[in-house]
Amino acid sequence: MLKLNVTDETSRLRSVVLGTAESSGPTPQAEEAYDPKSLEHILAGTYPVETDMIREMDAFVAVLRKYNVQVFRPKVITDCNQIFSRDIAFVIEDKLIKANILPDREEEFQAIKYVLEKIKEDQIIYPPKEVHIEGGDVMPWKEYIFIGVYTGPEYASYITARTNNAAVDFIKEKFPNKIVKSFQLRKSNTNARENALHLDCCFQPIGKDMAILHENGFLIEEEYQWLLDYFGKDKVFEITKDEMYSMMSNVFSISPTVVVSERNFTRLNNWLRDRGFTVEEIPYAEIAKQEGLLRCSTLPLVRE
Ligand SMILES: NC(=[NH2+])NCCC[C@H](N)C(=O)O
Repeated sequence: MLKLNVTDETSRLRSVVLGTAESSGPTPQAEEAYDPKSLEHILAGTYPVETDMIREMDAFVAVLRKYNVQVFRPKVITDCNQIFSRDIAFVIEDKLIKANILPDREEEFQAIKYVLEKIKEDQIIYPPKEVHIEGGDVMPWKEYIFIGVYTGPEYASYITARTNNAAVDFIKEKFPNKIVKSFQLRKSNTNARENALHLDCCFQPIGKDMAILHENGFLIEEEYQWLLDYFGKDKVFEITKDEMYSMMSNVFSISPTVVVSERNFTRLNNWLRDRGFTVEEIPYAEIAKQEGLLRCSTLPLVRE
């Protein structure tokens, strides 16, 4: 049995689900895209091909194995994009919460059923259907749970809005011992530079007390300011619009001192090394074309 435990974003990783690019299907039609960056690449004829994405994910597996992390992969569903495991479920403390994901992505959850068999039934939570929530919007961080949300009246018209207010209430109710803090995110169906698809597309804690942050991803200035004050300006790596677009906040922590990052993130990787981090650089720029990166591809089960 798996002893689920996740209370932050950076404690030493022991067990994780990593998505797969195997049989991710042909290039979607423009109307099938569910994020603006994929749409852009579909229209430009530069949508990533499966062999390149498999190669990138193989590099990720190799790093995880080097650190003796137990890695589960989803069962391959034919012609189904299963790269972003983060969004189909997530772990807080010793509970796994099934996400209520975009209907276009619903079948992805079936593929990790075999992992769920290793978890006690009473540790798996299935939120009611009015709760919309994806793991990319949820971050346990010590006494807090940070949640990215969109609550505007046009919620339904945004395919990029994935987590609603009902989700915030639901998580508060399930984790009464935690402080749940929500952040309104900027959404655009058509412009990836103006779209924080999930909270992890504009923010992520790293190390013991640092963070990567992009101001324009937040709709409400005070909410962004709260994060800046909480971590402190000297502990925050601020990224630009183009850096958000390249998914720079979406690196992945194996421990408080080891970060897996994209090899082209020179400015970030140097900043991290200057602060004593070991940076495991891998190629992930093809997968980045789908508006997701390293954190998005993982579903941590056990961090000690
Ligand atoms: N946790 C994340 N940021 N996941 C990114 C998912 C990207 C994927 N194209 C989608 O729109 O669903």
